[in-house]
Amino acid sequence: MLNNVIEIKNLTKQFDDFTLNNVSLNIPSGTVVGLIGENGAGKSTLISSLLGILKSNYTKLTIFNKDLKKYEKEIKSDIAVIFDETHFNLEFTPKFIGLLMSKTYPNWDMKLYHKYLEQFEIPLKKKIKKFSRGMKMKMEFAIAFSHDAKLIILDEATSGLDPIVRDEILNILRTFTEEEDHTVLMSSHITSDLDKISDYIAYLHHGELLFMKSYDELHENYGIIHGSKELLESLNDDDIIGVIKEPYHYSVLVNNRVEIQKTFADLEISRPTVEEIMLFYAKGAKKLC
Ligand SMILES: Nc1ncnc2c1ncn2[C@@H]1O[C@H](COP(=O)(O)OP(=O)(O)OP(=O)(O)O)[C@@H](O)[C@H]1O
Repeated sequence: MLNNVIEIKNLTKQFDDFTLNNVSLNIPSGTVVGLIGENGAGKSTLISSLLGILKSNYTKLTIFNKDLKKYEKEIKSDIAVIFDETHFNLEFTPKFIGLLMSKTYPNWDMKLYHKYLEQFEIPLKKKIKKFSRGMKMKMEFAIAFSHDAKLIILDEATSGLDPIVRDEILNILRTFTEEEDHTVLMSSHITSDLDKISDYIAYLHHGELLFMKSYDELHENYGIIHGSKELLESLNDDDIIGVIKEPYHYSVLVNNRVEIQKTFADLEISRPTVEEIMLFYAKGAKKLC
């Protein structure tokens, strides 16, 4: 049995025109959890709420099995968080930031930090105001990987990075979670990255948690069928997640791929990507029309 690193029960955060509504979510230790959802779905609100940056209401919020309010300092020294931009003073250099971090984190590893800066081709002594967006984010990753964090939380952190650096970072994250007590929670609109590394997908839609499922379960059970109206009408309504009308046919996302394949042996049913699952949930009608 996996332990949960984060446990959230009935978390609600209300803004004037948006509510993150009653979210309950467990993040299992040793896994990568991809948090998906359209713009404004509430991903950043959830991440900031679970970190206590935003005040929210809940019946339970623990990280490392400890109450966040009581043990905030202790908990946070074991977490690395990267948002979609750097929060460091732009006059600072990576070298100076390394010194600051060595005073902040008891487990700071300066050698490792320098190794990552070198790997990501980040100059030590240049002010970060002269960095490109990607360089600033790479420096954030070098920091996150250098203080022996147990939990890495990324909020759209890879969005400014080129595919090669993203690939390097995904590999580092994958290696990181090979240790059973290392966990990653990452929100990203680059769903192909999530296809590569996620063990679980949590899907927020209009402030509600639509589901959290293992990637294998999604891959195994969900399927996309392209076909005529007649073919698709023969499917059981309960198996249909969403239907999209294409110019010359219908596409349907189903949640019962294996059983349907048994009934229609010749039918081609493809396995969906995270992006396709999002599209069908968000845009697909529930019925054929
Ligand atoms: N400080 C705030 N005050 C008022 N409303 C806010 C605040 N922060 C976020 N919101 C609202 O909460 C909703 C969810 O925003 P949030 O940033 O959590 O979404 P998201 O899923 O992270 O979106 P994106 O993918 O665009 O980053 C939006 O309608 C936003 O306007």
